[in-house]
Formats: sequence, structure tokens, C-alpha cells
Amino acid sequence: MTQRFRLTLAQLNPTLGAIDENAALARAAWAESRDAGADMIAFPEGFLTGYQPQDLVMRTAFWRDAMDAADRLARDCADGPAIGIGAPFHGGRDLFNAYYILEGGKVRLRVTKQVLPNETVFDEKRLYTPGPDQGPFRIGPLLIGTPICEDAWWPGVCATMTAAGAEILLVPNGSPYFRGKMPIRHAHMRDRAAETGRAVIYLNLVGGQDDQVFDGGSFGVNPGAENGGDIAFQLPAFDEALAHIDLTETGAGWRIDPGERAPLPAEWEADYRAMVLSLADYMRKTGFSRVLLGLSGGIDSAIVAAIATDALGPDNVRCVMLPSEFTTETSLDDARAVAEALGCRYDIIPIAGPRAAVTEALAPLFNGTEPDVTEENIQSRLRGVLLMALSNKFGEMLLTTGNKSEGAVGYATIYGDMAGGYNPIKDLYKTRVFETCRWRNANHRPWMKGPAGEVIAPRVIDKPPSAELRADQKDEDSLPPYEVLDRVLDGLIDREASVAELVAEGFDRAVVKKVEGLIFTSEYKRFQSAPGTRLTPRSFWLDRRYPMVNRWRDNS
Ligand SMILES: Nc1ncnc2c1ncn2[C@@H]1O[C@H](COP(=O)(O)OP(=O)(O)OC[C@H]2O[C@@H]([n+]3cccc(C(=O)O)c3)[C@H](O)[C@@H]2O)[C@@H](O)[C@H]1O
Ligand SMILES: Nc1ncnc2c1ncn2[C@@H]1O[C@H](COP(=O)(O)OP(=O)(O)OP(=O)(O)O)[C@@H](O)[C@H]1O
Ligand SMILES: NC(=O)CC[C@H](N)C(=O)O
Repeated sequence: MTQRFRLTLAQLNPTLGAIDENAALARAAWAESRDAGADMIAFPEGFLTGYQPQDLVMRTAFWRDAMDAADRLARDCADGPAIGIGAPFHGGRDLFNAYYILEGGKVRLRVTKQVLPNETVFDEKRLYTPGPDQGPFRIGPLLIGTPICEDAWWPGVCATMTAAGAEILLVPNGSPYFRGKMPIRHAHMRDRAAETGRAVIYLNLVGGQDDQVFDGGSFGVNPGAENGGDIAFQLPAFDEALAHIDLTETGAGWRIDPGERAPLPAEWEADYRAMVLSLADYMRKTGFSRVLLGLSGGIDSAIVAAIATDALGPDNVRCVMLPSEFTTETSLDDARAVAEALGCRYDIIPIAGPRAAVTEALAPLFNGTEPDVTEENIQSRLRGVLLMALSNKFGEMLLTTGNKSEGAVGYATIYGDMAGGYNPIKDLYKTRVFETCRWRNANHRPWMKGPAGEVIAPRVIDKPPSAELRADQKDEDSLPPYEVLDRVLDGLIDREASVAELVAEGFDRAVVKKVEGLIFTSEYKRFQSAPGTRLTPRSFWLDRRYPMVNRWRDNS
């Protein structure tokens, strides 16, 4: 008789540190898998604690809680499908990033991660001891090998598990999003399937955790000439999914029965979805439901208002215009139009009165000085004071709206417009902000809680960017045009190119040197900036760590 195996994949969204809640999610999913006749249910890497726990996992009380929860989960789910679930394991001396196999009311074994990622946002070598070589385990008719995430990005662990008898490879992942990552995952898993001749099942987390977004998109690959390493099934990106996958012993080995092939979002949609999901989850998981932001009539605050509305719904977003004498009628009209198009609450608080009060208070000390950027920044800081007062009074989290171009060169007022708890566009260059607005105006999806249509008027997108802190101010008075600036930033930050390399690519040396100087001297601002959605492998936080005191300059 043909042998078959039913595996439930739990592409779900745990909350970091909510160990009991995560275990409850696991129990509910396990009950569904039992009712669907599954032999096993698999959860992603680190599911029981949430991922990444960072230094929290080194606390004895934390890993003990997680290990106790795994024991309880095993007892609660004694009679039914086996469970695979990610959690830390402390073996008395060493701490491991482990995958627990629960069966028959007990923790049957733990597979430990061998290849510890230690680049970009990962510091696993600092946290865990690498596991030894391990073979597969048997569930019913099937010998399963479970390389854990980074283990499967390289040939070695999969080859060893296969040599030890693994008939399929089930890869639990905690793989955070960056733009264009899905084809990289497909390529790695196809390579493992081709090298080992085994079906490979890739299972990822979903959900936001601080700056990172786990984008799901679990899939399976069959090896072999008949389908050339084809994707046998593809679960959706960014959505939770509980999928029952069937495998059949074909004579040539165990193969995945073809299943659902969810379409994957293209680049602009994926970035936008990542910003919406990370904000929604940051709010929900920290216990907030409402936000506010300063809406200036400019493009950055407009796209942040749209993202917030899509994440939380228009009733949970307050837009506040805080005009000064430099705020134009156009800005007032544009801000109102954006708030109305999104259906959000719109308040106006003029800052002339508080500004006069601050000017008067400082007058005895400022006597004899000329007005300069100091006075400009006071406006920005007063906005921060007023917005934070609303935040305190009404329990709304303040969103800050600086894009990656501004963050890179320090074009923002510290303790002013940088005030805020989260910044969804922190990793989005200004030229991408323009395109993202156009994308949102032209596209609507069921997961967006905001209205369809042209929510950001074209003139908000098309007008020259201005901070409006003095008369006729334009960003281009202080910075190279964004089309040039963003390409130089891409070179210096995302590609870590040298000055000489950028000059060889055709950039003006003086411009490159100016931008380099701005980047290095504004490190202190980024250190004090709000967290925000990570969209690239060079976001400002864990991906790129530079000193604040630094006199080195690239003289190539
Ligand atoms: N290495 C260091 N470590 C720690 N602190 C350091 C520091 N260097 C300066 N500082 C501190 O930082 C201060 C200078 O930074 P800051 O006060 O921000 O002032 P600053 O960077 O001089 O001015 C803000 C800039 O942001 C622009 N901007 C663009 C867009 C929007 C807005 C807006 O506000 O809406 C503003 C504005 O036009 C201006 O060019 C210094 O006075 C000093 O207190
Ligand atoms: N008149 C204003 N009313 C409300 N908020 C403001 C006002 N001016 C600035 N802000 C807040 O400060 C942030 C920095 O804005 P500013 O206009 O100075 O530069 P920007 O980076 O071009 O942003 P934007 O494109 O949103 O205007 C804005 O995104 C907004 O949140
Ligand atoms: N958790 C992990 O081991 C993740 C590392 C892996 N390279 C990824 O980002 O997908």
C-alpha cells in the first residue's frame, strides 16, 4: 500500500515573551491538525518564545519558562499528531537554539541549531552554542531531518542529515523580510533538494517584532527530473496560514503532493505590506491601538498617515496640523485633503503662541544674537512637545516620519520632528517614498484598513520637498537633489562602496564627500532615533553599527 504522511504547517504569528499565549496558539493549531488527520504539526523556529529574543534568552528564568512550557505542551497534546516547535534548550552547561519534538505526552528529543547566523540583525554566536551533527527522527513511516533556518542556507547540515537517513528535510525558520529575499530562499532550498535528492519543506514565521518583519511565505520543493526542483506548494506571504501538506512515498523517495500556490507580492507591495504589518504588530504587541502624527501637507507625513490608516483603521489615526507663520495655504489645504481622503480625525494647533512664549523666555540670553537654525528648530521641537502632550493625554502613540535619506544625512531636528515611538518609513529612501505613494494611490488590497483610491493628492507628491521652517525653504537648499542623494546613499550605505568607487561610477567627488561627512557626523542622531520597519539588509539599527565618535574619513 502507498505510504502517506500528513504534515500541518503552522505559519503563525507569536508574540515575543508571551510564552503562555504562544503555547495556547500552538495547542489550538494542534487540535486543528489532529481533526485534519495529521501525523505531525510543525511550528517555525523560536515559536514558543517568539523570535528573536536577543539577550532575553540568556536569562535562566526565561529559558526555564520556555522549557517548562514545552513540557506542558507535550503533556497537553499527548494523544494525536507529534509536534515540532522552536524554543531554547539549556543542557546544564550550554544554551542552544533548539527544535523540540513532542510526542506521546513527552519531549521526545531536541534538534539543536548548528550554523549560528552572526551578520545583519543576527548575533546568535553571542547567544548560543552550536549543536553537534545530528541525524533524523522517525514519526510514523517517515524519517525527518530538521535543519534549523541558517543550517539550511549551506549544504553541510542537510548533507549530514541525509547521509544519516533523513527521507525529507523540514526547515523551521525565523527569517525576517528584506526586499527581494523570497527568490533567495527559493534558490537555497532548491539547491538543498537537488544536492540531497530529498523533498525540502521551508516553514517561516509571520509578524512584526520591533524593526523586523517575518513574512511567512512557507513553501515546499521536490527534487528530481520530473519537476526539476519545482515549488510544490507556496503559502501566502505576510498572512498567517495553517496548511495540511501531504507527502507520498513514490518509490523514488518521499515527495510532496502538489498543493496551493499563493501568489507572492511584487516589490512595492511587499515593502508597503511590511510597513503596515510591522506597525500593526508593534502597536498590538505593545498594547496600543491608536496613533497620532504631525501632518504637514508634505509627502512623508502623508505616506505615514496612509500606512497607519491601513494598519489600524481611520478611526485610530489622529492627524495634527501645527502651522507656523511659514506654513503655506497649500500645505494647510493638502494636509486637510490627505486626512479627509483617509477618513482620519484632523486637528489644527497653531504654534505661534507657544513660539512667542519661548522666544520671550530666551530673549534675555539671546539678546545680541542673530536668528539662525536655533529658531527654526524651536518650531520643530514645539511640535514635538504638543504632539507628545496629546500622546500622554489620549494614549495615542506618536509616529515619527523621517525617511531613510533624511535619517542618513541627519536632516531632522533631534528632540523635534524626531520625537516619536515608531517610524514605518525609517528604511525607505525619499525617492521610494514618492513611488510608494503612487503605488498606494493606484492599488488597494483586502488587508488595507484604509479606503481605496487616490488618498495622497498628486500635488503632495509632485511639489518640491520643504521643511517650512523659514520662508521659501526647500530641501535642495541644503542637500543634493534626492535623485542624486539617494544613489550616493545607496553606494555609501547599502553597498558600502568607497568614495573612489563612486567617483569612478560618475558621481561628483565633492557631492560624495559632502554626503559622506553628513552621514558620519549624524551617527548620534540615528542612535537616538525611533525604531522603524526594516526593509533592507542595511537598515539603521542592527544591520549597520558605526561609532558616534569617529574622525576617520575615506580619502580614496
Ligand atoms: N556628536 C554629537 N553627539 C551628541 N549631540 C550632538 C552631537 N553633535 C551635535 N549634537 C547636538 O545636536 C544639536 C544639533 O542638532 P539639531 O538640534 O537637530 O540641529 P541641526 O542638525 O543643526 O538642525 C536640524 C536640521 O534638520 C533640518 N530639518 C529637515 C527636515 C525637517 C526638520 C524639522 O525639524 O521639521 C528639520 C533643518 O532644516 C536643519 O538643517 C547640537 O546643538 C548639539 O546639541
Ligand atoms: N506644519 C506642520 N504641522 C504638523 N506637522 C508638521 C508640520 N511641519 C512639520 N511637521 C512634522 O514634522 C515632520 C518633518 O517635516 P518637514 O515638513 O519639516 O519635513 P519633511 O521631511 O519634508 O516631511 P513632510 O514631507 O511630511 O513635510 C513632518 O513629517 C511632520 O510630521
Ligand atoms: N534565523 C536564522 O537562522 C535566519 C538566517 C537566515 N539566513 C535568514 O535570514 O533567513
